[in-house]
Amino acid sequence: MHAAEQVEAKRNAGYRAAEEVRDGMVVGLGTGSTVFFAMERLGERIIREGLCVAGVPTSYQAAIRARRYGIPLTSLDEHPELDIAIDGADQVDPALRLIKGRGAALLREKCVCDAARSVFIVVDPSKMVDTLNAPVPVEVLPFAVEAVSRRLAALGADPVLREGVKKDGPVVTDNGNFIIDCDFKAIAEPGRLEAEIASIPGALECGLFCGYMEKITVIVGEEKGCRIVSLH
Ligand SMILES: O=C(CO)[C@H](O)[C@H](O)COP(=O)(O)O
Repeated sequence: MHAAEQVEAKRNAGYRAAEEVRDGMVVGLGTGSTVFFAMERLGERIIREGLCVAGVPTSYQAAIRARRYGIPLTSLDEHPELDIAIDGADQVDPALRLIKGRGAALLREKCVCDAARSVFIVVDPSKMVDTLNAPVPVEVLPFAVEAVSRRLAALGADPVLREGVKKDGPVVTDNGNFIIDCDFKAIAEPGRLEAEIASIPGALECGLFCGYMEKITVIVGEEKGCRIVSLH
């Protein structure tokens, strides 16, 4: 898929997800380029249909975009249960397990995914894989970065501290933490790996999302239209 076709696919997925939002809903707003299109369409619907909604942003980026599109913002504290969340993903497997976190927003994204009654994942076709094999980002407490790196290496990863672009030194997340990218190659048991990473003190969250397949619907945008994948 060429770059222009990929943008169209993302647009189609995002626009389709925005149609799932109903009047009065509180919506988790994920981070990344595909969710932007959902926010754009949601903003249009707010103006056109007088839709009354509120969004819980998963990052500064999501908050800035939502404001630009006129989506009123609220917080997870105000709304610990969300009607719906719309988010992107880096990889999706046939069991609807995900790798997320290219944008370093995985910690808040998992909180929002957990809090939402239904979750719409918007992707282009390149994200659909048979076996998850992308590097898994892990958000790490800076105090424990070396200790956590050793534990991740012991699990078989090749841990790399994520470096900033246009910033010297490590990426600092919106929560003030670091990101370690862990290449495990093909991941045979993603759920087990997620649990093993979660057991490391100082590893605050990882980009494997394996426990949400029941409530996830994946919208795969294509050049023309989209395809819906769900297990329910
Ligand atoms: O997990 C994420 C950010 O932490 C993104 O949702 C994921 O990287 C997909 O982004 P994009 O839609 O730009 O491909």
